Amino acid sequence: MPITVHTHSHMEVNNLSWSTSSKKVLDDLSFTIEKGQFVGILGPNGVGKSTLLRCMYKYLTPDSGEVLLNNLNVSAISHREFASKVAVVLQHTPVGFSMTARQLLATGLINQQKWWQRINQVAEKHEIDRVLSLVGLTSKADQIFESLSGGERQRLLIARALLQKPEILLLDEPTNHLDVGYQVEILTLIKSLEITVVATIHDLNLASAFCDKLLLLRDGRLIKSGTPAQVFTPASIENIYGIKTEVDSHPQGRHPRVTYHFDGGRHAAV
Ligand SMILES: Nc1ncnc2c1ncn2[C@@H]1O[C@H](COP(=O)(O)OP(=O)(O)OP(=O)(O)O)[C@@H](O)[C@H]1O
Repeated sequence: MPITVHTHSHMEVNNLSWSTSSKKVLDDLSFTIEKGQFVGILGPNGVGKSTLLRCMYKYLTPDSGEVLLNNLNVSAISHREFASKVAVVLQHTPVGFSMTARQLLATGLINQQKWWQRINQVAEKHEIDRVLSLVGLTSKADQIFESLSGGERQRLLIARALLQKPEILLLDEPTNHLDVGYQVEILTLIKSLEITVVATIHDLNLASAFCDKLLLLRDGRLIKSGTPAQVFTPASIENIYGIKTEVDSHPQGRHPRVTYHFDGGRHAAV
């Protein structure tokens, strides 16, 4: 059985902008993330998806606008308080020194003790074994993180985030490196937690199947938002990605299915 956390947490982004010295990366974004929603942030490479997540988890401070967690500006929330509600899985998470999978997971257990004091306690060992099993890594428990495959690392980092029992999970391309079996399995697991999830995601069909709401970005601006059925039309996909598609209903009937036309894509000569 997955770890179930009933969430009461929600987020709101109001008029958020962020720039480098030479480029406006995020331009006046506003949207809400309702409690329990699974929200996908989509858009081509370089449009600002990861930067938006960085603002949402307090790594970057917006130039203007605000990010609210449960109606409080995140800049006014201590890192400890924030981490008790929000867990983050990044694309490239630096792991400081050689740790086994089990040791890395122990760093995700939030309480007053140091992870090396917690790791052998029975209840916590049980929790760690449980999440290892959930992400299919039981046999890798004592393997050094750096020696795991890309997909195994990704699953381990998701498992560590789950151990935090967050009310909100922020994920930067969670399916990166995962084979199709694990893409579906991990997203199904995350969805089953019924917590609030915000994920950047490139795969339109996975976004369609798992997300309640999609935010479509282009050049740092929010172009369209809504349910997959509202957002995924051939016109909006061509507008954002410059490719032609067919959009029909998935055979399982609950969400749109996007099929790409292979005519060279947006950089093809016309
Ligand atoms: N600290 C920074 N300094 C300079 N440029 C930056 C910085 N952070 C982000 N950028 C630029 O802002 C743009 C958006 O980057 P971001 O990583 O948010 O894009 P993305 O939509 O997540 O892309 P991808 O789909 O490729 O992961 C890119 O052009 C990136 O080079």
